[in-house]
This record gives sequence, structure tokens and C-alpha cells, in this order.
Amino acid sequence: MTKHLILASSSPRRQELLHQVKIPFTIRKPNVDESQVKTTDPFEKVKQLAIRKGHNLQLENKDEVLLSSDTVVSYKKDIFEKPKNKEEAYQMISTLSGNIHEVFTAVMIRSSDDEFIFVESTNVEFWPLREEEINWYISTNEPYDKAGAYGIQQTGAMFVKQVIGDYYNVVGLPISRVVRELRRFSVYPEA
Ligand SMILES: Cc1cn([C@H]2C[C@H](O)[C@@H](COP(=O)(O)OP(=O)(O)OP(=O)(O)O)O2)c(=O)[nH]c1=O
Repeated sequence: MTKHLILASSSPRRQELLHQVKIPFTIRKPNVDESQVKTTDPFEKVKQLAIRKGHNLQLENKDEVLLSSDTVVSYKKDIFEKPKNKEEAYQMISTLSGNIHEVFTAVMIRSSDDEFIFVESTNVEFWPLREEEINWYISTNEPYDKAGAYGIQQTGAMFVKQVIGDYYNVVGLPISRVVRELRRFSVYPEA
């Protein structure tokens, strides 16, 4: 029997990507204090955050399947989440300038009798950036709701020299793998 997806996320990108592949869903927003997760390892961090978001909400019946997710940007030993202000946004983008960084997204899928979590990683290379273009980009206000202070799917595209791995993972959900894993939970696209 087909089950119904509950998206435990307020990210507009995750909603758009599920719409793009025609998976019907209902949004239920988790309320999680992300500062409780202390690990400095990006793989562990996204995993623990996705688990917290997923377990913050109740499954209301056996026909529901819940999906939660978390994305961070990582360069060398640093983890970049959403910048809190202009200075943090500048610091993040200037660190990424001219370098290859990694984007980690964890996805947790759970039903009343099963649970599965995976982490996908994508490498992104930025062109060397000028101070003026970084400041101009920050003035568009695009960085503030995005891990690493850029949106590859928006104006941030102008920084990207190459993407190695799943592009959609950078946007916040590795959608083709998600479709495959959801099938195992009896959640399918609808025409
Ligand atoms: C790197 C990058 C991140 N992002 C976004 C994806 C995520 O929405 C956000 C990382 O923050 P998250 O904490 O993963 O997600 P969120 O707070 O937006 O939503 P929720 O916790 O309710 O699921 O950064 C982009 O949109 N484009 C990009 O290029």
C-alpha cells in the first residue's frame, strides 16, 4: 500500500525538489535547538541533526513516512552553517574562494516500523573571488538562509567553477537517491 510522506522541514528548496519529482507530501516543521549538537565532524553533525529533526515530530499513523534532512558546508576542519551576519557571510565566502569544499547532506527516513539514514557528499570548486563581488553578493541578502553563505541554485551560481557529485545535494536534498530510498518505504511519485 502506498504511504504518505511528511516533510519535516521548512526549507523551500527541499519542498521544491520533492515537487520537481512529483512526490506528494505534507509539511510538518520540527523545532530543534541545533546548538545542542556539538561534534566538529561534518558527517556526524549532519547525521545527528537530521536524526534530531526526524525524532522531534510524531508519526500520527502507520501510513505516514517522515523525511528530515540537514546540510552543512565543510572546508578543511571548519563547518559552515547559516551565517548569522555580514561578517560571518564574508568570512565563509572568502574562505571558499579559489578552493574546493565539501557539502554534506544527511537524510533520515522513518516509518512506524523502520528507520534509515544516509549522508551524501558533493565537492564544489569556487573561482577565486574579488572582494567587491563578495560584498555585492552579500548585499543581495541571499547568503543568510543557506549553509556556507551561498545558494548554488541562485546568484551563487556565479562563483562555481565545477561540481563533483550530485548537484541537488548542494541545494539541500540528493533527490534521485531520495526517490530510490522512498520506494523502499512505499512512497512514490504521482503523475
Ligand atoms: C550550499 C547551499 C545550501 N543551501 C541551503 C539548503 C538548506 O535549506 C540550508 C541549510 O540549512 P539546514 O539547516 O540544512 O536546513 P533549513 O534550516 O533550511 O531547513 P530545515 O532544517 O527546516 O530542513 O542551506 C542552498 O539552498 N543552496 C546551496 O548552495
